[in-house]
Amino acid sequence: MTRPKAEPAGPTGPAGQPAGPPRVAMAGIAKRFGDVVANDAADLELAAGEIHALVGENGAGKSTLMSVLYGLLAPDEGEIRVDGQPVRFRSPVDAVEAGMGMVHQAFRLFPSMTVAENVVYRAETRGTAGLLDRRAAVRAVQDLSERYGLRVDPQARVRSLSVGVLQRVEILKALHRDAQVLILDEPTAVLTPQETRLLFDVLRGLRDAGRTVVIVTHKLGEVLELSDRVTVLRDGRTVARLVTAETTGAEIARHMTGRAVDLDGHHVPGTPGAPVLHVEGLTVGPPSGRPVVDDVSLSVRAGEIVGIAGVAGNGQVELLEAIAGLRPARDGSVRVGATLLDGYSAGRRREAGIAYIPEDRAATGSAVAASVADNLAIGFHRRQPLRKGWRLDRGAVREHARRIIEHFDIKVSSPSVPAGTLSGGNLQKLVVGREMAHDAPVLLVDQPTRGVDIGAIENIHARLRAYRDAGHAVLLASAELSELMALADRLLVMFGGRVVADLARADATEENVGLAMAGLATREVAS
Ligand SMILES: Nc1ncnc2c1ncn2[C@@H]1O[C@H](COP(=O)(O)OP(=O)(O)OP(=O)(O)O)[C@@H](O)[C@H]1O
Repeated sequence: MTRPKAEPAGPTGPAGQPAGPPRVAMAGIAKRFGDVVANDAADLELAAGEIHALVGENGAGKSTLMSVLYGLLAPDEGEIRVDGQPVRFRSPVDAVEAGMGMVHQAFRLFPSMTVAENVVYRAETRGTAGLLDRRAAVRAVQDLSERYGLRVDPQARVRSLSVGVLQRVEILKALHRDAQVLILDEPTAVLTPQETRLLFDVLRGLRDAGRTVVIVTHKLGEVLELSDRVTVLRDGRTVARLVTAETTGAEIARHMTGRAVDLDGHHVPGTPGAPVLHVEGLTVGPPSGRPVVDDVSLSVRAGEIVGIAGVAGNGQVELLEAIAGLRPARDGSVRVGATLLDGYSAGRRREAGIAYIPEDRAATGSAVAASVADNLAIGFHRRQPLRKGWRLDRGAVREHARRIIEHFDIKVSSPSVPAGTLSGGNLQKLVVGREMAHDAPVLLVDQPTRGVDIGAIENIHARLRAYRDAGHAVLLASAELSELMALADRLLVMFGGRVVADLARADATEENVGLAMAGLATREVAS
């Protein structure tokens, strides 16, 4: 298939309606999985030279629509046109040929190969004897990375690279195949603030060079900052097409949810009681060498949420895992009330009163091949009322699942479907709902709202507050500073494995927390 090369945006500009046919026009797309309607009359128009945000609640059908556009799924109904011409993609090979490129959330790269080898893989220049022309590959990567400011070393092995750089390699891969439309699924979910800034500069550069960028995201701040136009999906349908400069976060949220949403999430203080969780001198890491958690002491009171702020990779995950018993500690101790938990397995710690919502909902948090009902029974399966004698009571398991599904508004056709078919945000709600149902005195929470939509964020935040107000102790790690500001009664900042700031909520500002996150604070102690 032939197609025109990228041209800068036409005279009307990307924010207005383009003069010629849109680069991509999807009309009346329908896609069903059994009884589940993932897309139903979904429309999407993408212009050359624009950044287009695709938004909607969890399960609204965004990933499905993008999978259709990238040839991963065949639609049941509807039409796709590229530059005015009708197309039918039988596989991603057809979509790539038509100028589509996709950067998935889970990167699809070969760790043992170099950046250049990955970028040109299956689209490589071969020299005589059919061997890969490595010099040509390195040159191709250098050219592209210079043109679009995608800083990478073409000769580096992929296994040694950080998440932000891996994402750049994926973008380079798509550009090497001359993608005119670049689709990014929640591209900032795993990036540091600095990497996010770099990515945005690259995406703006691509837009200015006439390419089309589609970002699928839940972060309305990013939509407003980066995009030119917005398409909103609800229940599989397109419910709004907006020009970003002419709309507001509140309006987008209203289209997404069909109701007014409180986007600010003001902090409502709790009334803390006696300390419940005590951590003393906890140190985690190899027997010799630098610890990843370095001599951390903290306590959390009943009726209190203590937040942990920090740039990803500063020991937050390891700290929570060590408290939950999923990672051995080199030194230090953990107590719940009067019970010393040292030497206890994760299972015994759970019995002693610790519930844990992990960061990685798919790998640690759930068994994706098992049913939703069985996933919701994890941790309850040894006790009443789910266990009757030697056996699980299937009726009780279903009833238990039904209650959590309703309470957390988990979108699922039936509790018997595999958890892996849930959309990312709904899987997150499943793990949060199950762990809160334990009613444990101590709840450890890591990134509770990553990938969930604004309505669900409001719901999860309200439930975390209610959990605290019922007299439980909550230790919450989050990469979203706004989330910590809305929930935490006290804020710790981790840097290099240590707690470098301990602030009462009233003393925490985005500025002093941000400085501490960058390692620029001396320890302050909350009164
Ligand atoms: N392979 C599949 N089998 C069964 N149901 C599926 C499958 N893929 C998606 N679905 C369902 O289709 C609906 C739309 O899912 P989709 O992943 O497109 O939503 P989304 O808007 O991308 O959500 P999120 O923001 O949570 O990622 C959901 O109800 C989901 O459970």
